[in-house]
Amino acid sequence: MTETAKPMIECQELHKYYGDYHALRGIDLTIREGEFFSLLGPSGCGKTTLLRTIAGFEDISSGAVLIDAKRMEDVPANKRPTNMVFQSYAIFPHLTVAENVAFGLRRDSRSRDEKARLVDEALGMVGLKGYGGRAAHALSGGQRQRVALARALILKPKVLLLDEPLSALDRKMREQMQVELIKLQRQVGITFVLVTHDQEEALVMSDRIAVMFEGEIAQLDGPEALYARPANRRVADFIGVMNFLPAEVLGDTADGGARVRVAGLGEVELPASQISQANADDAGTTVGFRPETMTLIGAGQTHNQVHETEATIDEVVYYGDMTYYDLRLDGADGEGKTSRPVRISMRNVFGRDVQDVGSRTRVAWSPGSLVLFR
Ligand SMILES: Nc1ncnc2c1ncn2[C@@H]1O[C@H](COP(=O)(O)OP(=O)(O)OP(=O)(O)O)[C@@H](O)[C@H]1O
Repeated sequence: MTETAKPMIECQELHKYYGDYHALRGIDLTIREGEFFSLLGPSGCGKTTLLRTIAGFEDISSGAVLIDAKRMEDVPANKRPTNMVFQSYAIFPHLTVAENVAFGLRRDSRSRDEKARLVDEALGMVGLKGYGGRAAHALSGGQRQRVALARALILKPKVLLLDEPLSALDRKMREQMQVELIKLQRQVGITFVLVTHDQEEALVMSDRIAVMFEGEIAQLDGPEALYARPANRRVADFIGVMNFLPAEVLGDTADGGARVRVAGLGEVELPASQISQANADDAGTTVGFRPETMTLIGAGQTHNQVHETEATIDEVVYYGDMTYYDLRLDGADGEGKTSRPVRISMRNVFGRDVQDVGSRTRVAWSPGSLVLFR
């Protein structure tokens, strides 16, 4: 997938009402050919509705959906170059694996031999070569989902729409299927559009992600940009963990940045690239940072970050490979306000002691990890 790939799906000023309820509020979106694209957001934000309007299962109230440069309003779902995979795989338990996959060819006029060849090819794509004769009811959850994928891919649609396809699987199987889906998508080169409420899943799998709240796209970006430079506090809170400290803007700098006083950290200069383009929200001006961008410094240890501040450890949560520390930064409280503790994560590399609740510690940090929400 390249930046210059042609548009595969275009949504233009798309609105959808269910009665009085405004479920999609002016969606403008271009998904490129060969892209692994995710629609991410909390329950009820409209991501499934958007997927279903692309599939043609749902009429739109106004605006347009184009697929491969053709307007879709008069094209019914079964004539669109799309196919859908659902959370409930809709596998027929009394049929064999091959019969289930061949269901994807039911309206096709190819010969029996040709159909059998396509079924074999599709099973090979999803790693189920040789499983064709098995009874579908005897498959594991992950295998059933592969059968559903093979069935959806057998006629090589231009777009595969996936509605929470992995949410019924246990954690291990889900992680394994995530990797397999990425590989499969690269191999077939088809545009994938995934609906998920799981931010980790979206970050792992996608070329780009649209984060949705209440029928609108709050941010559309690649995983790294979304994580490092969330457009507003709500996106920052939804994607991973972001700490927030109250801040005050002291002035602007010549290059479009800002001089800021941050509770617990003191005065810093932040370049324009670290200032969120956020709309104002109720929380006032804050500075955010991710837990892994600051470092706890033990007695006698040195570090190569720019600044150091002192803190008290409020809580320690041990995860084996990682430890999370909830800290109160010295000077973060003021004017009768007690700030929330900040969370810092540390890899438990060999030789590093886990520090105790209630102990004092030094925290090293660099301005490069701070994002200003003004
Ligand atoms: N057929 C319908 N009739 C009326 N309201 C609907 C209908 N389908 C969805 N809605 C409403 O539209 C909003 C968006 O629903 P949608 O299913 O798109 O959300 P979602 O982001 O996919 O959430 P979830 O992850 O829970 O499925 C919700 O408030 C939902 O209640």
